[in-house]
Amino acid sequence: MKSGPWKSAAAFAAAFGSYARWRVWLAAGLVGSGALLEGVSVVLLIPILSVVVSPGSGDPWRIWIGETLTALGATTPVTQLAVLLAAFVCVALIRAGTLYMRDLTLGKLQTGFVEQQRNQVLHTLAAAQWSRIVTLRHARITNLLGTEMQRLGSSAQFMVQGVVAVVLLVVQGALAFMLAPGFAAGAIILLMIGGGVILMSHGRSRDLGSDVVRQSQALMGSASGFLGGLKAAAAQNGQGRFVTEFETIQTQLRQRQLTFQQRQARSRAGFAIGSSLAGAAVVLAGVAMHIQPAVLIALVLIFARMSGPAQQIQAAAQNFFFGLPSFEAIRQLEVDLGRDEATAPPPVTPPVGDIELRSAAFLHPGGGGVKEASLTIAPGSFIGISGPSGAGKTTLIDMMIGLLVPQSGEMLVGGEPLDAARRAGWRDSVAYVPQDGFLFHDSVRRNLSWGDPAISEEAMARALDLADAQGLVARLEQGLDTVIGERGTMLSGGERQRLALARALLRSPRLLVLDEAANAIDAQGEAALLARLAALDPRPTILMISHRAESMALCDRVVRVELGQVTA
Ligand SMILES: Nc1ncnc2c1ncn2[C@@H]1O[C@H](COP(=O)(O)OP(=O)(O)OP(=O)(O)O)[C@@H](O)[C@H]1O
Repeated sequence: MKSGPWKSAAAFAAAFGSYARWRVWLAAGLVGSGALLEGVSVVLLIPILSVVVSPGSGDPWRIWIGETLTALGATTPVTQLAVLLAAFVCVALIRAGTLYMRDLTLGKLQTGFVEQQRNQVLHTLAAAQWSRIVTLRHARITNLLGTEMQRLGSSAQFMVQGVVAVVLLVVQGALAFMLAPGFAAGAIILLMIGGGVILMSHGRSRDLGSDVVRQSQALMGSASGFLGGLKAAAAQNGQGRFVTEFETIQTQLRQRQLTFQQRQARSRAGFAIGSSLAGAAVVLAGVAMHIQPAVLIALVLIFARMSGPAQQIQAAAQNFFFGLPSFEAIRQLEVDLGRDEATAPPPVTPPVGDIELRSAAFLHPGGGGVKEASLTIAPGSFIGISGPSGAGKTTLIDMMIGLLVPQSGEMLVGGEPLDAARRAGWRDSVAYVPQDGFLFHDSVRRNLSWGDPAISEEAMARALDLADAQGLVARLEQGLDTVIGERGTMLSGGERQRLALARALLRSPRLLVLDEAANAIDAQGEAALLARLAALDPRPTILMISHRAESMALCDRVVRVELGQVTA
């Protein structure tokens, strides 16, 4: 259920605060000092203007300033003005340094916050249960990690800008109050009216922001659907459908963004009219009430300076609420991924021994899956898994590699039940080769080592030999350093499968799973490959899903899966 905008804004501020911790106080100190120094430099204008405009005035405070400056050795109006201007420049220098530090600190906080949130989502994703991940749309995740994270960064910036502007406004309001309480009270009333208008409009900004999140996700979904089915679409001239869908979503997205920009422009125009009316009223009232010219000029300056932060607060609030749905969407993804369960314990490697399923079952939401499986597989066995499409073979394998947790019954390795820690440790001992090979747009070397710098070139050569892929790599223009395209599109299906198998062997797994992993290789080549795997010494436990009877003939034992029932 969608929570209220203020609750959501508070959660955002809390998330930002828990990231920034003590740095919030550093930033607050710098923001406060900057505002104070700005106020001091405006107030310094009063004695400067009074020396310039009315040097012979008999006001008590003018006499006090004159006496103070004379005591400091500045006796003539020119030397007094020089001392005051020197003080003004000093304050301006300190202020410039403080603002520099302030902006740097706030910038670091903002970018660091986005980095932390992105990492948090990725860690949650990496630790989430497979049964949760599998139900999520990829476009939702990529959109959140890219576009919405950027909008989150903007929201953090607008929140910080809003707070800075509030501090500036309070300090300047206090100064105005000291100089002329009546005026300040008037200005505060005007500001409160403006604040009320902002509060009334935040719900609509947030609704528009929610629409933008939805449309961005749909846009990403459409683009990734197009890229995923690029070949089929190109072959059948089906690109037009994708293009039309993409354009329609984009138009809707643009309309929402335009509506928001219209609202912003309306607010800005309203603000400009309101502030010029307020400024005119200040001058008129000041003259009518015979306020000292120097004080009146300082007041006008203060009110003119207040209008900047006031407009900033209004714009920052509007933008903040417009961007807030990105934060909500990121939080929702973490909830859907099971953030609380995702704090996985450190992995524990289960002891060497049999892999055992005892009356284990896992049924997917639609009712398909494995209804009952009782199996014992000795280390080093070569097991074939057969059965018709949709029978539950992949579900069975997913339980055995620890991706799916049995909903009833249990799984043991080496006589010990797989709890969360042992399941994580068990996956360290597994190599899984899917049908599509799963290769990245990178070199053969990096595809094989999967980022592990400890894997030597000799080990790669041995694994490539076993997968009968040495010749294929030798034929590539840059050998191991050849980039093989998105998902390995520059290779044939069988070549991709051979590389994927070589990568799996480099892990020296205790359990090697081949999920129709050689079905793109010709029957003779597959038989030779499986014979080499069967001859490995020591041999990992091998589980192989295949629809080829010739391949099954090479296994020690075949497990049959039918309508979710597993028979050994
Ligand atoms: N994530 C899921 N959500 C809902 N149903 C699912 C999910 N994954 C699989 N199923 C269903 O569970 C049943 C078993 O699927 P599974 O992938 O285990 O079959 P399989 O024997 O490996 O099939 P194939 O040989 O076609 O790959 C199927 O009916 C499938 O539609």
